[in-house]
Amino acid sequence: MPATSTQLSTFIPGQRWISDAEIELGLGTILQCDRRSVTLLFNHNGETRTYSTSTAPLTRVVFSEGDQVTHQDGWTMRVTATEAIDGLLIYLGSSNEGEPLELMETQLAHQVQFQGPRERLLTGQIDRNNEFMLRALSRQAQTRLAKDPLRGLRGPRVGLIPHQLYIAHEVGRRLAPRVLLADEVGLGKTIEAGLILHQQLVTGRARRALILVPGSLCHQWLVELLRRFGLPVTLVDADRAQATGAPFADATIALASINWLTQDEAAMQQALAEDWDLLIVDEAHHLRWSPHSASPEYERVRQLAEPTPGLLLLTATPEQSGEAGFFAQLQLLDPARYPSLEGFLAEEEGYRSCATAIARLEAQEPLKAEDLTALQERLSGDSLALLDLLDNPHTSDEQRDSARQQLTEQLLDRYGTGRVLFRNRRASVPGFPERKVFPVALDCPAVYKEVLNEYDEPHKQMMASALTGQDWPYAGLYPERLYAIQKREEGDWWNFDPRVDWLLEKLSELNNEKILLICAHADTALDLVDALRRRAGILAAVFHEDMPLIERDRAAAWFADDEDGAPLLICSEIGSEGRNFQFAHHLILFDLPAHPDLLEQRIGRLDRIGQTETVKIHLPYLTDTPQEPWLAWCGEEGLDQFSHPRPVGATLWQQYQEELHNLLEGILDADDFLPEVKATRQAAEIELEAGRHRLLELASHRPEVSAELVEQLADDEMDKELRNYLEVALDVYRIQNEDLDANTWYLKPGQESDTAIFSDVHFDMEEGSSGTFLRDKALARDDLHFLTWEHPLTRNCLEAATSTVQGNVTVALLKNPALPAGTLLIEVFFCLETAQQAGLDINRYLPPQSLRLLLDGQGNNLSNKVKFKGLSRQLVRMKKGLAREVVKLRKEQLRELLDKAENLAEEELPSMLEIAQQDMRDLLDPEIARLTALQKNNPAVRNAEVEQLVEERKQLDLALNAASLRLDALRVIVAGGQE
Ligand SMILES: Nc1ncnc2c1ncn2[C@@H]1O[C@H](COP(=O)(O)OP(=O)(O)OP(=O)(O)O)[C@@H](O)[C@H]1O
Repeated sequence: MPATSTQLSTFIPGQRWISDAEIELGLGTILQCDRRSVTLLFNHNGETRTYSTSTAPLTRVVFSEGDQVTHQDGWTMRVTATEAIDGLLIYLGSSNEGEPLELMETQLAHQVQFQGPRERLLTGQIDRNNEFMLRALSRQAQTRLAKDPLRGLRGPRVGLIPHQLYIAHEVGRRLAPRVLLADEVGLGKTIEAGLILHQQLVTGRARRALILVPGSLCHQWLVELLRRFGLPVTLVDADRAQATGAPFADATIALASINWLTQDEAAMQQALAEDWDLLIVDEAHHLRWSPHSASPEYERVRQLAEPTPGLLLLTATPEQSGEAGFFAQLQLLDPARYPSLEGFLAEEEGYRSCATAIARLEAQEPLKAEDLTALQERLSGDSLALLDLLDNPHTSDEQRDSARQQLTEQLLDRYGTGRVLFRNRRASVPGFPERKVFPVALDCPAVYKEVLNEYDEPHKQMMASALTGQDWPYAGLYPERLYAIQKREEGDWWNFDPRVDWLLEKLSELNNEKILLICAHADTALDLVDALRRRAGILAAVFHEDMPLIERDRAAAWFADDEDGAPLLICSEIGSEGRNFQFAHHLILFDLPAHPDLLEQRIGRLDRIGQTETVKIHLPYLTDTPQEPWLAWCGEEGLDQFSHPRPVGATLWQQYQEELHNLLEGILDADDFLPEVKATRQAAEIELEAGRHRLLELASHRPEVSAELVEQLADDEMDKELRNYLEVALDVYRIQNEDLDANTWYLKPGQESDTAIFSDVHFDMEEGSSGTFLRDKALARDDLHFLTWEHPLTRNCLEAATSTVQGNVTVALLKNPALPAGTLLIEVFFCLETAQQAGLDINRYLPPQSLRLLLDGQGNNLSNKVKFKGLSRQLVRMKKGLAREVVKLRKEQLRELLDKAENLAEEELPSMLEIAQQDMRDLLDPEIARLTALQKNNPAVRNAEVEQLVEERKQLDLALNAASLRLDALRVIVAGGQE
């Protein structure tokens, strides 16, 4: 609201003034005054203030012709003239309908607030120069960051690993990404998901996310999200649900156990009642599905995934439950693209020919006749046109290159699983250490032989499966469980099982090295802990599914502790999922799991990113028991799983069910069977290489793209700007800052500090905390914050500096002898804004943009000649009293200059709008084109879906067209004179 002020030397009851020190009080009315003091009532909140007349920080409010004023009853009028009676003003004007009106200043609405820089300047509200600096730097940074193509990738405390960055960059920029992250075990799916989530949040594409993980991984996820990504995560569990009626309601990022949501209907309903932008589900192979039935977990995720725009499913073993399970995961992600299992299976058949053609396109080789036929059969519309272009001899090299690239991308997206599935394999990620297996054959005790024979009886096999959780003959892999319920004179199984004697020897041989032991059953794990304690006084940490979460985390932490930690952690199968134990180099497999993917999960605990040594796998087994042929099937003669992950393992396991049964029963001899397994595995691997895997590999990582990402992220140019920025911010918010070394700062809030900027920052408010600008140092030192433009502290400063009026007006002195004293300049910042519309997420398409203008006293535009930084260096502060005096004296000139600046800004507006519209189209148009193309292949893509996007684009076009520039901050600069 435009208003001006005059400093009158006398106060008269009824006059309207504002408090310079407490602008938020609004318009005050003078109640009484005498020679010494003046008292005002601020009707806005009913408070009164009494000041000394000589030092009262008050400014008289006087409206001028053209200003709009509001009566306390709510009506408004535009001022055409002003009269004064006994020192009180009467505003004359007219209503919108032209009816003449009068308004006494005593009747002015008290809510009037002076927020805009123009009004604040003209009413003498002047901020400190460094507050203005912070605001201006923040606006500039916001504009720059909004355009940064690597936004959201800079802040996380992660090593720059190319395949992860590729996926994160590819997926994180999408609107509502729906993908399956299926890198092989330990390649960093959690990190990829974190990077995608971080990008989505930082860019405003997502505001809230729900993360569902197996209960045993809740803590690990919580720690990773906090430590690496600094994200505001809330662990939502039964305790929280009990304490609050709506446990998910305030959570920006809610982390919950999928087991809990599956068992607790009320919790599920509470999760469903919230609006999530992104759903992340870890270990998605647990979502079992078959054409006839779906597991409760699958159903839960389906219900949550349907209304949620984004979905990330994480699994290292997407095919653990066969083709149908794999298809079910894809269908959760993109029901339109994957409407039926039959269609999907038929499509799989075509991968091979398609993959060969794509490989040729990638290698820039000419397509062969059979490639053309294969592609022509599948392609339509724009893809076919691209193919024709390639085939046309008149096409230029440049056109050919671009057509080749587009065609590859479209093929991967529309005709393969490329757009929804990312799967990197160890084979293509350098730096993994070797694995070495050390099988140790041990004689089977007679008592075990008796037990195994006993349970081989058909009527006892049900019992065997109840004891081991495995059907016969797989149950025979775990004789200690079959024995354990029997009361025999030999006593506890661990008294005579030779694996335990071997274990005791091994422990003493490895003397304090960290060792992870995995066995199939919780009871075996517990018995082993007992055995080691009783037989040798060894204390081991234990980890199994029946322990409360907190105890599991404690056990894992005790094992991880370098100094006083346990050298041995004994885990049941559950311990082999998702956990990070790569600091250990020895893995003891006390038994073998029945499924190849579980074996890979076990080895993957140590064989993951960060493992620095060869992984040693120790494997004691009992001869003449089912363990012997099972080891042979897993080992070199069969699947050869110990040396490398084997993606075809699950398929072969399915295919050879009958033979495996006979092998374990001793009906089939390993030597007769395993050569065939080996040959089939090798053939299947070649097939996969050429078919889906080839396609996947192409779509999951493009090294030339990731190399560039790594290079850009390692560039420290942005850091320098950041240091300058943070110095100003810490000064404004009164945070102490000490250099510990060239790249490490120690920050400590003081009594006067604005602590709001520490919200969501894990900061020691008492002792202070330190941070570094170096990624490597931050990776090595968990105690240091990683200071980046995306650190929550920086983000809070950016937000705080631009969301209040603080710093939107200042007056500064220019120390430049070349300019005559009294020369006036005005520097203004405008922001591009448009009205919010229900249902349109306009902020997503109109990121912050600001316009800076610098005018001299005559209104000449110097913006391009004199830059913000150079000018700022020559400025010093001007005392407030003097600054007000300057404003008062030069008021008319300032008004004119501001009008002029607004006119200039108007001229710039069209080109700014054009850029905003282009950015919006760049985001939406490919999405529309993709859906339209998919629709041609697949009638399940609904027309309404495409139409909705087209309509949204139209509405956004209109809304962006209506955007305008708002004056956000101004600095009056006066040359010469002394401070
Ligand atoms: N870019 C990175 N920087 C630092 N550490 C990383 C990075 N990527 C992965 N790691 C570490 O490597 C380990 C494996 O990563 P993560 O847990 O994300 O793998 P995963 O693929 O989810 O494993 P799993 O298949 O077992 O669930 C973790 O300890 C993780 O912290």
